[in-house]
Amino acid sequence: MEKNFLPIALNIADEKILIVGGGKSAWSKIQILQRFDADVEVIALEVCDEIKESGIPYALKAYEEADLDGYLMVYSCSNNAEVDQQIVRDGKAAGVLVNIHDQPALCQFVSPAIHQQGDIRVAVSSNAKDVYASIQVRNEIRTFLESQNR
Ligand SMILES: C[C@@]1(CC(=O)O)c2cc3[nH]c(cc4nc(cc5[nH]c(cc(n2)[C@H]1CCC(=O)O)[C@@](C)(CC(=O)O)[C@@H]5CCC(=O)O)C(CC(=O)O)=C4CCC(=O)O)c(CCC(=O)O)c3CC(=O)O
Ligand SMILES: NC(=O)C1=CN([C@@H]2O[C@H](COP(=O)(O)OP(=O)(O)OC[C@H]3O[C@@H](n4cnc5c(N)ncnc54)[C@H](O)[C@@H]3O)[C@@H](O)[C@H]2O)C=CC1
Repeated sequence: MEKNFLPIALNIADEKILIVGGGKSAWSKIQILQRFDADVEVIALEVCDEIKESGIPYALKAYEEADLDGYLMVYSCSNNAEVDQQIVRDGKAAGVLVNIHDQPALCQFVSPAIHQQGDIRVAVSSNAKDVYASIQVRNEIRTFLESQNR
């Protein structure tokens, strides 16, 4: 069935977020999550230097189902179709929200383009159809809000 993404604002205080994968995609995701003080942990066979130096906890291991225990959500940046599919299945079984990097067809949620000014948070999504449009609209809204001194 065609995907239909509901934009919501999700509380992440006192919640843990898991990233599977430690490459550049994982690092991009982590940098966005850090802007919201997210409690992030990484599991990967290997991690890039940026993650090593970031102070974020990471475990060097192959993903397995039990790794989802205790997490609100998981982002898979494994770049591996089998791992991604297993995470989709395990997430559904465990009630953990799943995002597979840049694969909207497999995602339970997708990441919008965000602008934050204090407690004002703007999130633009294209229903995962056109991320470039999301980024452009977000940038236009940012320019507008900045011109309003909000
Ligand atoms: C489904 C989703 C992913 C998800 O949620 O997992 C998705 C999917 C895809 N992205 C692609 C490409 C790129 N995405 C970015 C950047 C961002 N992508 C983000 C979100 C989303 N992208 C979700 C949908 C959101 C919506 O509803 O609109 C942002 C907003 C937020 C975030 O990533 O957290 C973040 C901006 C962060 C910021 O500016 O703040 C860049 C630029 C860059 O990396 O610098 C490139 C080009 C370089 C590259 O190819 O890497 C392609 C290939 C498209 C093609 O080639 O045609 C797909 C696949 C597809 O569209 O099918
Ligand atoms: N903004 C940018 O510049 C971006 C660039 N890229 C490029 O795209 C390419 C791919 O990068 P990535 O998507 O990060 O993929 P990647 O292949 O670099 O990283 C995949 C990660 O998943 C881990 N992994 C794989 N199987 C696993 C398993 N079974 N269990 C646990 N961990 C497992 C690996 O150890 C690795 O850390 C790179 O060339 C990168 O430079 C990607 C995203 C953003």
